[in-house]
Amino acid sequence: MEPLKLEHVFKQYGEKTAVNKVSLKVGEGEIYGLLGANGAGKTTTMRMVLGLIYPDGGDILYHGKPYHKELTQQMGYLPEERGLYPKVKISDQIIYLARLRGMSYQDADKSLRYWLDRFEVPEYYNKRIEELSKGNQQKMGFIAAIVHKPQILILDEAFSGLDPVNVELLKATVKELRDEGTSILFSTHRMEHVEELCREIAILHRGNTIVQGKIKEIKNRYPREEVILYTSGQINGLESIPGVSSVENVEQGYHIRMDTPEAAQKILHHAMAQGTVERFEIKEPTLNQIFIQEVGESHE
Ligand SMILES: Nc1ncnc2c1ncn2[C@@H]1O[C@H](COP(=O)(O)OP(=O)(O)OP(=O)(O)O)[C@@H](O)[C@H]1O
Repeated sequence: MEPLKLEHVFKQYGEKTAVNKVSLKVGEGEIYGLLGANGAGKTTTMRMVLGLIYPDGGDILYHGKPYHKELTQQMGYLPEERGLYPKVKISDQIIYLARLRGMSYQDADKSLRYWLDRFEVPEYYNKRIEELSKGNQQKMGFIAAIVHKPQILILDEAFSGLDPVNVELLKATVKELRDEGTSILFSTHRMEHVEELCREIAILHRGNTIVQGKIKEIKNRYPREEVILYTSGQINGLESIPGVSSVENVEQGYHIRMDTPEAAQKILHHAMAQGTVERFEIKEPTLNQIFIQEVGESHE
């Protein structure tokens, strides 16, 4: 039975529906991507999963059972607004949080030291959050979320504000936790992270699920409308091929947009008749293109 299952989960604030009958499943060792523009309902969904707020309808099941108190020990949360106290020593508060989630002092201390070493910042043990840069504060929040080895991990915009090196560090850790069996619910505005990490996603828009499923299958539902054509010399007349909507000259050749996927074969024949084709690729749509098509350009 899946570690996490949402069935028609519904939440309203006054007249406003924040989450409208969202259903999803996160299996063991899976990362589920929750996408959506600002205000789509991602954080509300995550807070319901964590038991911090109650749904007005639908069910949230953990290994088939409704919410129960012991779940706090099995769940980890990196909130979007970050949750650590600026003036308290990092080790004091992370060990305290780990103990609240059922760890002994010794195990919590050992686990914290392990993660500080892994992130190459053992000296932060005695520092306060306010002494760290924003990105490093975030790393400490991340450690606080995973220090007790949760089975279900909720990451709200985990990589925002991190430099590229730290993004890679946290990404590698997220993958490792997944491979060890953790079920991860992951929200972000960065589509490239979703493409790399998640197998399944839901795109929310004003509380409604507008696209859902395995990324591969979602992409297959959308037409392939872009061709990459690299050639040894110049190709004339690409714009006049029926079905071609635009042609962009790039260093090694052309990026061509099509109105219909059928134009791709015509482009290939046309190019081969004029020169040597070094690369020809019919590109599948990116998640970013799908997101913009479905949600509009209102996201960050
Ligand atoms: N406590 C609350 N009281 C009233 N309305 C709320 C409350 N929390 C959230 N909302 C509303 O519910 C909707 C969903 O908000 P939510 O924070 O879940 O979105 P989100 O997808 O996480 O957005 P973002 O990407 O900006 O973090 C929004 O319209 C928001 O204004």
